[in-house]
Amino acid sequence: MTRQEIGLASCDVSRETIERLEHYERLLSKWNPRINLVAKSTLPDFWTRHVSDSAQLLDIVAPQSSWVDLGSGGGFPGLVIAILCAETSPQTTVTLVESDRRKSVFLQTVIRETGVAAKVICERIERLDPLQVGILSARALAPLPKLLEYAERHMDRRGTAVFPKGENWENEVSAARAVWKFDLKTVKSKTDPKAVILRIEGVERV
Ligand SMILES: C[S@@+](CC[C@H](N)C(=O)[O-])C[C@H]1O[C@@H](n2cnc3c(N)ncnc32)[C@H](O)[C@@H]1O
Repeated sequence: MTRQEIGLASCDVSRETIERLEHYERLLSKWNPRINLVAKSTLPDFWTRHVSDSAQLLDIVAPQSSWVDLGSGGGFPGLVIAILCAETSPQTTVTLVESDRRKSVFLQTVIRETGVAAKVICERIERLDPLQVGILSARALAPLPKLLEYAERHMDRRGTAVFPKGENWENEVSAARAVWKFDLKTVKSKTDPKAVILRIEGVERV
């Protein structure tokens, strides 16, 4: 597996990182029938649908000291980011927020068995004290107006949010503009021609 195959233009990926990702794939396949971490149909496409789709965020935002992934589910994008940052940006602390207990146990198992230094918070986002993070991510969690509510509460004033979004992204941006002011950059997804990554800063209520 080359770094291009993983979808990373800007960092090297060692044998150790590939082995961690391969172990993650094995655990995901083993646990998925019991707790439905990802759609079964996407398991054969683990490297593109999940790893590359997550890894491309690192070409859009440089890791800072804190990265929080909300609604991580089976670990996308947050756990892939944690595995990649373990090698390329070890000063980054990655935190995964997931309210489902069984999914949180899965995430903790992958973290323990791969030896990466990520943290899991098993709690509803709404119940957390403000996290003050530098980078916030969330994939397939909620429509943009709701994500911006989370961003306003949990992101540092100079922080950056990266939200992968599907083909309906323009409608979500319009709905969000009615309630929120924010600086937006859109980047085409490398894994889905209809999808984009929204890179957002400066979130304030209108
Ligand atoms: C559709 S899944 C997406 C999972 C993952 N981000 C992905 O793209 O594969 C949404 C996840 O967010 C979690 N979730 C939903 N609402 C949440 C909340 N308010 N607080 C914490 N986790 C939440 C769910 O338990 C679920 O695992």
